[in-house]
Amino acid sequence: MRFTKMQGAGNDYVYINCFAEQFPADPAEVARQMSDRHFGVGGDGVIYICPSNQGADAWMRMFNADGSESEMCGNGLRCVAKFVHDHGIKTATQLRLQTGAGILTVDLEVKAGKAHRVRVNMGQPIIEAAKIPTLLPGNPPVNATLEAGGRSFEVTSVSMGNPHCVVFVPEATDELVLGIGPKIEHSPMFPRRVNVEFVEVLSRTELRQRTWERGSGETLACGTGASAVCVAGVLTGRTQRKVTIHLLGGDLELEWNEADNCIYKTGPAVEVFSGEWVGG
Ligand SMILES: N[C@H](CCC[C@H](N)C(=O)O)C(=O)O
Repeated sequence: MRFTKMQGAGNDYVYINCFAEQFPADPAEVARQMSDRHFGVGGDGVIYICPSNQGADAWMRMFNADGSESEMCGNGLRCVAKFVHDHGIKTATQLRLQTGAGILTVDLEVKAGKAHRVRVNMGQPIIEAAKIPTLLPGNPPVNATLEAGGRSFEVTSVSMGNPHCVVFVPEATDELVLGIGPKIEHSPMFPRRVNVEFVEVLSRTELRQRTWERGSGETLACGTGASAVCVAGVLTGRTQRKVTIHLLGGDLELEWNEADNCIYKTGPAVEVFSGEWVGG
């Protein structure tokens, strides 16, 4: 099976082109094996680029390193768009891609025939507690108190198709990200588990984010997470609607558009290498 390694702001996935390859019988097991950084290809998960069954240009199916399937992946979607364009599956510079958060529109900036920056309309954030889903108090769950690891945090929860818990902190330390991140991921307040963002506010237009991802652990960036942070910054009165977020692997530009209530996210998408998977 051919695969291509791609990354967006250092959030790296193994991509399988299922227009050419057969979708595996056990996609979760393939994801677990390929994602392993020592025994496999290495990545934050596996993304299958499939023909759409809803009339879109392609369908992104994303599996975390632990084999769990996620509804959405913001950095992955930029890379899927680049792959679909650069490999000639569809050559338009605007694509419609099917995800667990519906069909999303993606605009490609192309240089010398290759996409290098990609802008995604991430759709509208979901802030209704039952739909996120979360059992946190408050609807929307903004500045809610959450107990984790014997400590108390003030958090804001948002779904971008997948669930997020945003924690504003003075400093996003290892102790918080690696120690508290997994505790929040598995908190009973989040029945489908949750992705966790620890965020420092640098100004009303600039933030720094570290992410503990559901099913994959710490990653260098998270696009749906950055979108959730953009929303949480506005809902808690900390930031403007248009912000730059610095992640460990690069920057993402985010805007929560007032007119259509959608989140627009712009960032890089890079193809790194291709190979042939011969089994785990
Ligand atoms: N890194 C991805 C999100 C993966 C989320 C996944 N870990 C989940 O279980 O929802 C992004 O750029 O949006």
